[in-house]
Amino acid sequence: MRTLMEDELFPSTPGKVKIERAHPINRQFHRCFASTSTMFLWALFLIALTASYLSFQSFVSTSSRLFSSSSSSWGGLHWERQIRSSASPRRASGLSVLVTGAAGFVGTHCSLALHKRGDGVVGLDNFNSYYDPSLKKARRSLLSSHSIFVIDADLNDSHLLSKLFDIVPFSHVLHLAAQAGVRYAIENPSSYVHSNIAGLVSLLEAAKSADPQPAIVWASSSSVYGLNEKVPFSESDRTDAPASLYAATKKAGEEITHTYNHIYGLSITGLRFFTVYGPWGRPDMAYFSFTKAILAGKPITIYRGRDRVDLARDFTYIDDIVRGCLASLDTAGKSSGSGGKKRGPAPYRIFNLGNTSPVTVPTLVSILERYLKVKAKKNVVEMPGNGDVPFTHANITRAMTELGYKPTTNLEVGLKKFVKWYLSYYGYSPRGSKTNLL
Ligand SMILES: O=C(O)[C@H]1O[C@H](OP(=O)(O)OP(=O)(O)OC[C@H]2O[C@@H](n3ccc(=O)[nH]c3=O)[C@H](O)[C@@H]2O)[C@H](O)[C@@H](O)[C@@H]1O
Repeated sequence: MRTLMEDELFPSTPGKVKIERAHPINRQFHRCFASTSTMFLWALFLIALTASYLSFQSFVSTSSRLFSSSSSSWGGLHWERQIRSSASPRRASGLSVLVTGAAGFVGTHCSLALHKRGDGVVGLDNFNSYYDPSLKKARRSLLSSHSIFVIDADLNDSHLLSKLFDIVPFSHVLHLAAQAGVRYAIENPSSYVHSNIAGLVSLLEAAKSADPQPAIVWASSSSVYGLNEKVPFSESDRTDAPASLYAATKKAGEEITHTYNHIYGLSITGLRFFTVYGPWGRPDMAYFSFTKAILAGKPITIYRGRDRVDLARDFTYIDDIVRGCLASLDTAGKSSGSGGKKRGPAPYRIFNLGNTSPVTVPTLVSILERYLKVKAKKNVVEMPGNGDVPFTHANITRAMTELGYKPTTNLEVGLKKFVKWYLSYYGYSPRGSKTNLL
């Protein structure tokens, strides 16, 4: 259908227009008018283009502010000096590692362990408010008391990332920054795309262009096994039936890292963590939120599977996970490319890091009750269809063979350490009287 504008510009019947011979001055005027109107149209087009670019920019910066709790500030000579000093190993042939999600649970523990053995560590974290940012800030204080510098910035800040790789020739990246949590994906799906997909690609883009290219070790998840029923879960099992968007983004991460390995020669190690717990843990996880509720005398909700079968997890203690992460960094093998060009094949590895002995959720609760000396008020309900899986159980043969990984802490011992930390961190006196509630 022709528009009104078209009708005005192009008359449908040529004979309808009376063609007048124009006077030369008139002709010049018309030509001039025609070229002025063309210029005017071009100017309009450029203004529209600039306006849409600016609004896109402001959309990008608004959304990255939304996903980050604070606006990041970086740059300057002093800042660069802090980064170089934090990244410098203190032992011969020590690693220089960029740890993303450094103020997170696993990130903090790994950063401390790397620093302790003399490796250089620079942390990156966006301190978002998925859970209490004050816990993340406390973890950062712990890191800075060991002279580990943590940059407050989002993974999607590609300028920052390329600047970082310009300043420091990182040998490794331990990529732990992510939107975690299985059930929260129902509430805020885009946060998973922002961190676990867009953020991952942003990091891989910076790493593939770096010279030297670092080796990447990153956190995948046991949730990629989804509805897999073959137990224990082996790395070669199917992972194409995720039960949550979280799991789907982790699975996508495994495929995305594979393409960067294939095209650019990045050395990739993906670690499938199995429900990691321990001191300085994540308040959104069951063992942590149950502890808080039990101490406050509030009821807890225990999910139960079909046919009244208890849910079970292969709960894995943080110190075992840290050993697995460090062994992965040590055995990673080099990336083969540089400055965005592949020079040969590079390793691509996937490992389960679990405990190999699943424990049911009611058993977890009874261990907590014993250590907290408080009976839980239990509310048992059928597992809602919000992304949970009935059980997880890791086969760790591959990690044992190639990484020397061997978990040594069972849930009883691990929860005892967690409860001890929890009571002291949140200010409960040994006799049980609380001095500082969450
Ligand atoms: O292994 C993993 O890959 C995943 O482990 C955990 O996910 P999840 O195992 O669901 O851990 P929790 O949220 O602590 O739940 C543990 C168990 O407690 C149950 N639960 C949780 C919350 C609740 O209120 N009640 C309850 O019975 C869950 O159904 C689950 O069976 C982490 O939250 C994920 O980030 C991680 O990727």
